Amino acid sequence: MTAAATPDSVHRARAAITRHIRLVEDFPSPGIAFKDLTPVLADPDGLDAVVAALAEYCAGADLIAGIDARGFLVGGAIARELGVGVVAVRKGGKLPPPVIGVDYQLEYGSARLEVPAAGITLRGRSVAVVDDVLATGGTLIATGKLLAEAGARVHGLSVIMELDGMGGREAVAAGLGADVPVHNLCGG
Ligand SMILES: O=P(O)(O)OC[C@H]1O[C@H](OP(=O)(O)OP(=O)(O)O)[C@H](O)[C@@H]1O
Ligand SMILES: Nc1ncnc2[nH]cnc12
Repeated sequence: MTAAATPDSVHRARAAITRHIRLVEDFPSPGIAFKDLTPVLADPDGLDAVVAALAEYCAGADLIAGIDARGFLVGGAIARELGVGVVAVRKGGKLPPPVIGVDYQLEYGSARLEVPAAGITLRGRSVAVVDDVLATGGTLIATGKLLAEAGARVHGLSVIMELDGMGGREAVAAGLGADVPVHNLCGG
């Protein structure tokens, strides 16, 4: 954890995460220990605790960007909490054209992310990015690059869980700059 959220809100979110997280070995491929946070969000108190704590990190942004797919679950709720809008950062091929896209690597493969290049004004916006997990950092770096290409400023990058020992935080600092705040609610 790096800033802003109060100890109480983080403590409450961590208790919910510890209680409801599901660890799945060898998913989506052999050797990967998958941290399934969806049971945390399926619990009403867990969702409330996680959204409240992440919203503190996102305060001051004028748009929330939720990353496909679990970032969507918290992104809309955080935006509603803060009285701002939400945009979906989608996997390749899902958004209508025109789009801005980037290919990237993650812990278990490669993928493509896209943001809209029309219909939603990103230029000049201060955008807070949210997702469930930071692992290698590839997803957050790709998202930050997309937003920069679209003319937006990244207010911060916030995740529920930052996986230990994967170098994600360092990769994000190298890829996007050490001045971009990276927040988590817990390690794992
Ligand atoms: O830090 P990284 O190594 O980039 O990994 C983190 C990303 O991996 C997972 O999503 P995934 O790409 O598996 O997408 P999914 O929503 O389709 O499961 C997770 O939800 C993050 O978005
Ligand atoms: N081990 C993991 N668990 C959940 N999401 C992930 N994204 C990348 N690696 C992950």
